Amino acid sequence: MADILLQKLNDPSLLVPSGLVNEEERKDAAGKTFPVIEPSSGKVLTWCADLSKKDLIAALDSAQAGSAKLFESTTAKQRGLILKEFCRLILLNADDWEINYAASFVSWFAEEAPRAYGDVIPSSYSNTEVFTFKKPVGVCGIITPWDFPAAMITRKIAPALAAGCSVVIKPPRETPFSALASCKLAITAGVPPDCIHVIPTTSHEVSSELAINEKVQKLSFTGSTGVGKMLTCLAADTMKRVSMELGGNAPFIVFENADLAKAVAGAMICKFRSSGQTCVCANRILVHRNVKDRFIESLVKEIEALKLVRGVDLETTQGPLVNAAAVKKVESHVQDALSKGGVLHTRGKAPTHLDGFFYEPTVISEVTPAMEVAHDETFGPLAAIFTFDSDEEALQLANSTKYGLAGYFFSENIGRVMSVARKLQCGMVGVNTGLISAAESPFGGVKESGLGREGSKYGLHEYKKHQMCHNWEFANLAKMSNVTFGILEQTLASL
Ligand SMILES: NC(=O)c1ccc[n+]([C@@H]2O[C@H](COP(=O)([O-])OP(=O)(O)OC[C@H]3O[C@@H](n4cnc5c(N)ncnc54)[C@H](O)[C@@H]3O)[C@@H](O)[C@H]2O)c1
Ligand SMILES: O=CCCC(=O)O
Repeated sequence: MADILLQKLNDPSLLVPSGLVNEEERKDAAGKTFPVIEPSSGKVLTWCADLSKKDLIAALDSAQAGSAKLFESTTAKQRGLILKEFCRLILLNADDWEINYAASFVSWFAEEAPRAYGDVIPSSYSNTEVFTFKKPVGVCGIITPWDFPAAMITRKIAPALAAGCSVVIKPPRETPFSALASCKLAITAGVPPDCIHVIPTTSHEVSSELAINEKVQKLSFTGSTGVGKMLTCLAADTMKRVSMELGGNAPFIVFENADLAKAVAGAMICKFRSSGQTCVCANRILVHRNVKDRFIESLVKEIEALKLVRGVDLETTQGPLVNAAAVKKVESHVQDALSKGGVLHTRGKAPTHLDGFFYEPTVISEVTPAMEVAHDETFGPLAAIFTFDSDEEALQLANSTKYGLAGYFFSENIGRVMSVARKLQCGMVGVNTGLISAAESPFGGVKESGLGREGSKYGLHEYKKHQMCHNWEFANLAKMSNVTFGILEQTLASL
């Protein structure tokens, strides 16, 4: 544990280099491990146990027993109180972790837990009422990406536990430790150990088992569209419920009458948050021809002030990318755009003075639909600027993608605000803002960006199933049949 980052931890017991199954730190039987790389140095941070299918099955067996007990033995209010304590513990350890955003989901679903209302529906049969109850779906398989190592997990496990489900988490190999620390804190807060498990693994076969195994009732996946589609097909075989939070290709439109200072500030947060590595990052910036030059000039000024170094340095305003492949992808989008007529305004290369996986924040204009960046999310710090002349052209460009996660636009015209917001084919729209993520807002996509919503009141429903109940208050079976036949006869007679 030579890395300075690990030596600085306030609570080193939260760094768990193994799996967690039923509270036990679990190693691979053959001692298999994988390295976790620190992106700003490119060196090994530390090693983590690489678990097998056998370990996953043990977790699923335990989770099945846990899920059967949890809903029966706790009230929604009690589960909410456990989540409140979980949130308190997360925030107590915030210095050791990527955190406030992650904690906000736990806090939100602690409050939502008791609000899983059913319905009472007037019946068309006499002496009868129809109820619906909300029950937990059962064991949930959770597969997450590396870009928000804690928040992508809490956004799923908080509603799952609030609903009364158990979870088996397969974290990404790049960032397994946030999942493991979360799981430890959840158990300390009172989540029963058989209701939360973490299986770090480099094996896609083990990961895919969460989509295949019949003990899993719901698969909640966040990651790329290709992997999401493949897992959805696997999950269909056992008719699992699925939530799919997938890739995006967000348009960011600056109309002619936009407040340009607001639009530049919005583009900075939207494009360069997390060094361009979020699914809701602007991928295509569309700017009206009449304001393009002024917009680019201000954007370049802001970008050139960014300080590119290791994330833990307090002065850092732009960190590294996750790995060498991510740098290569940005490089390829930049080179492709430049080779097809794109104009470079600033930077445009990987820095040579830094170790690790950095790429300089870059601006290219004169981008066209013929370029790779038009169709593929860069997931890195490239601001790719298209030019348009009319609202129709802007909308046509914005919607010409198979993705539909986030979209943004800047305009001071209220009429245009309503009409463009409706016409953008996205699950989420930011109007005059580049930051739309929050625990209370329903997060999710349309088209090939996925299925389902996370966060908000809708996030809880993803982990609940309706059970409908017809309640014959007074009737015995014979009377019921008469009533039913009576209604049928009347109906037939009236035809
Ligand atoms: N919509 C959202 O909320 C959201 C949020 C964050 C990231 N994302 C998307 O995630 C992607 C970046 O994350 P990533 O590179 O980790 O995505 P990824 O799809 O490569 O991996 C996501 C998870 O799936 C696992 N996985 C990968 N290949 C697999 C396979 N063949 N079988 C089983 N499991 C497999 C990974 O180990 C990881 O845990 C981007 O496309 C981004 O847009 C979407
Ligand atoms: O990367 C995707 C998630 C981003 C967010 O929640 O803001």
